[in-house]
Formats: sequence, structure tokens, C-alpha cells
Amino acid sequence: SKTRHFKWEVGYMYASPDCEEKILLGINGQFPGPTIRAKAGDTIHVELKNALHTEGVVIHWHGIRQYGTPWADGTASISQCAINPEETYVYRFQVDKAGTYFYHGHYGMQRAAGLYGSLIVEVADGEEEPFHYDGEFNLLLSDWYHQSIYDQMVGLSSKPFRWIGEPQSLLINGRGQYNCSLAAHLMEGSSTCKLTSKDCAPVVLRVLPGKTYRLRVTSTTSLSSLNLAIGNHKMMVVEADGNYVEPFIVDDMDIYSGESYSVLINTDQNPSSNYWLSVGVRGRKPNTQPALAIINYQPNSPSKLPESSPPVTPEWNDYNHSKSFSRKILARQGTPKPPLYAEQKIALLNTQNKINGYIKWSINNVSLALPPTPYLGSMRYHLKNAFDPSKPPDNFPSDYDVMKPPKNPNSTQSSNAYVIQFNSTVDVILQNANALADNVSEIHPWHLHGHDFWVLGYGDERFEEKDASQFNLKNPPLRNTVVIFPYGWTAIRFVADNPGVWAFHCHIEPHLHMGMGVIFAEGVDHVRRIPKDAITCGMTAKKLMNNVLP
Ligand SMILES: O=C1O[C@H]([C@@H](O)CO)C(O)=C1O
Repeated sequence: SKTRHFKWEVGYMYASPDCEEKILLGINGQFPGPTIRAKAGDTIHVELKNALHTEGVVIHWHGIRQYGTPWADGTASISQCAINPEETYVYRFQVDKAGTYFYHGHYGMQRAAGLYGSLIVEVADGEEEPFHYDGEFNLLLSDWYHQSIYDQMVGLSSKPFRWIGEPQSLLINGRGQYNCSLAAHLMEGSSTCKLTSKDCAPVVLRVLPGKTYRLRVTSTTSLSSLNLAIGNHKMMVVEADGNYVEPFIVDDMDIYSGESYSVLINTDQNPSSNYWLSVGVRGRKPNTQPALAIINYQPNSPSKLPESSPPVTPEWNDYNHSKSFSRKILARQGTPKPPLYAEQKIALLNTQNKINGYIKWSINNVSLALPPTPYLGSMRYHLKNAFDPSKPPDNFPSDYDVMKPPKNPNSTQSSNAYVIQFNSTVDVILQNANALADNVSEIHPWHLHGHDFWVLGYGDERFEEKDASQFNLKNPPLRNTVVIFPYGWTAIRFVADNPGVWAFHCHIEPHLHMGMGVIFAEGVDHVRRIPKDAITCGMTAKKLMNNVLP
């Protein structure tokens, strides 16, 4: 195995990802950031320089478990101090498992400003993937707002609340077309695109007829749940979040923010035509045009527009369609199985509520507020008063009606840290509920840092003890992100075997900003000496100045 070295600078730059010029966060002048390709077992070494003028930055390596390197997880105020302007931080960690991953900013709402890129881990030399393909493509999906993230963050924390609304565009590999459709000639009421910048030219996947291709699909959207389909072609799902799944065939696939998949397609259609790949919005009433890419059968010209119209995204509120897709995802044979029992159970009720009239999201009525000193340092060195040490609730009132808006919407804020017994098995029941408005309950994709977890089951309405008897302990998929459906619950199980402090949160950027997350800390006393650069802020910085830390 190799060490792969990268030297990156994060900075604002002008770009026109959807043909409208804006500023966004790029790396080395690129948007999306450079793709990292490595092999399982390799070490990634990124020297990250913050070239922003006035704000900190960090990068999270989404799906990489960071065994033994919890200070490299890239979560500001959790695993490290944000990197100050002009400073450099070295991320050094191992990628131990082949799969499709990505990286992104994890400070404020910087991910939504474009700070993301792909991280692809191939199987180690001498190993083989358990399926065959002739070529592969990488599709990094995102959504894009014309309003700056500063405008967005101020609005979300204002009274009255200003919601960010739906995105202006969906992007594929950082490219989209605002307010127009490439397929306008086939669709009524659509205006054609003036592709004024090469930044927004549609993505073209050049394929040969009669072959099999692997599409690696990742979603790093700020808000949108997505659905991807390809005209005339079926897809076979083979990987989810860096874990192989039992292959199954679909016409279209849902993908939530924080998830990744690999699908295989056969180029077995009429080779004289090109085909559309379409990505549209699910789960919220869309106000954003689908993003399109072209599957270009060689030797046709890529500018030969497909003869059939782009596949139509399923109705945004057809949740049965989404649930049926989620339930098809099962572990491939040979995937590690979950322990049969959990030592600890934590039920997490997701509610929207208010603190002093400001709209928040809370977990068991506590909204996450991150402390100034990152937990990893303050816990490792047992600093007092670095955060609120009270034990957050691991359940919610048995008479809480998840089908109704909260009776008492007043919530509190805290640092929400659950200290978990090292090496114990933990079940988490994520319970969705009604938001503040009547008859509204939204999709939330939950992402766990530092681990994969088994998805034991999904259900509607309130979780009951008897539902545990239906858990899938035979072939539950291993993942790092899972969705809770409106008014539903999702049960996961994981083993707390990774010393560190790990975020567990809704991957919707504005929701995390509004407090929708918790912190899991385990085996922190087993963490090796933390690099000083990770803890030179807050109370740990003061301790270092007094030379009292080892
Ligand atoms: O967090 C959110 O706030 C709005 C709405 O609930 C209040 O305006 C919305 O759609 C969210 O997802």
C-alpha cells in the first residue's frame, strides 16, 4: 500500500456551475474539488491550507471510519479546531475499505457553498470486485443556491425565520443549467438553455455499445432528496456507502444526502441513439428543474440529442416508492453480521421546535449547540466546563404524539454528548414526528461518523417494543447514512469500537445548522496523543500554553 500526498488550498472563486456566475468554495481553483483515487489500505495525506480571507475551514472524509485517527475526521468543534486563515492542517488517515466516498466541508454551511469532491477507493492490488464491469463513471450530485451561505445562515437564525427554500439548480459533477432544460425541444413549457460558460456544459458519459459500466453515484446535496434514472436502461445496485449489497435491478433509484451507491448498467439499447440520465427531486414539493446528463453511445456525436424524453422523476410524495427502494437494500453474502443483542438502546425523537421564538430542530427536545473547545480534546484531557456534561436524554415521553405538532414547542440547547461504553453494541431508534406546521413531516437522512451501522428496519408511526421482533438480523445492510421517512422510524445497530468523538446528525445542511444532531463519544481514554494542531483553540489551547497537556 501507498501513501498518497495532496497539497490543497481552499478558497473562494468565481464559477458558473449552473450558467449563472457566483462565488463558491473551490480547492486549488477547482470545483468540485479534486477527486482522490486510492486503493484499500492506502494512507491519504492531505496538506490543507486555508486560503479563505476571514473564516476557518475543515474537511470531513465522509464514510471513512478513521480508526486510530479521530482527529482527522474533519468536524469543527467536535474532532478538531477549525483551521484558521493562512494556516495548514495535515489530514493523514487510512482508507481501509474499497468503495465510493466523498469529502466535504463540515464547518457552518460550507458544504452548501461548494466545498466537496469525490474519494474513490479501489480494491487492493490482487483483490477483485465481486462483479464485472468494463468501465466506470463518477457522478457527484449536489444542489445549488444562488443566495450565499451567509445569507442562508443569517436567515435560518433570524426572527422571523427565513427559510432557504428550494435550490435553484441540481448539479452533476458541479454542472447544471438554471431555469432551462436541455431537453426543452421535447418538453412543453421549458425554455432552452443558453450555455454561456463551459463550466455548465452538460456531463457526457461516453460509452461503447454492448458493455457494462459502473456508475458511482454520491449525493452531497444541502437539502434535496434525489432520484436518478436513465432513459431505456435498467440499473443493478451493487454497492451502498462503501459496502456491497445483494444485487437488485431497478428503473430508478433514490439517493439521499450523504449516501453513495454503485450501479451497473448494460449498454444494450439501440446504439444509433443517445440517452438521457435525469436527476430530480423527491420528498419535498420540487421547485427545481431536473439535472440532465447524456449517455453518449459511440460513435454518435455527443451533441446528438436523445430521441426520447428524459425519464420522469416519480411524484415527490410517493413515499411508498421510496420505501420499496430502501427495503430492497440488503447485505451481500459475506458482509459482517450484527451482534444479536444490543447492550444499550437510545431512542432519538426528531422534532422541529423553538428556542426563544427561533425555529430549531431538536433531538429528545435538545437542540445541538457546538462548544468552543472541540469535544475530542476536552474529553481526552478531562477538562471541566468545556461543554455541558449532563447526560442527554436517551428516550422521549411515552405519551408524545408523533403524528401531531409538538404540544409544547419550547426546546433547549446543549452540547448533546452521549458517552457510550467502549466496545458495546448500541441500538438507535430514530423516530420521526410532525414538524411545527400541521400535517408536515419531512425526510431526514442521518449520517454517523466513525462507523458503519446495520440498518435493522423501518416502520411507520411510533416505534413500539414489539417492532424489535421484526428486526432483520440475517442480512441487514451496513451503511453510514440512513433515512427516516415522514412519520416513521428507522432502527440501526453499531458497535462502539472506535475511540473518538463522533457526530451523528441529519445530513441536510440547514437542519444540522438548526441543531439536528447528537455526539457519540466512546473509548476516548484510548485515543493516542492528539496532534497539537487539532486542539490549539478554546480551553485546550490555554492548557497547551500552560504546558500542562502531554
Ligand atoms: O427546517 C425547515 O424549515 C422549513 C419549514 O418547516 C419552516 O419554514 C422547512 O421546510 C424545513 O425543512
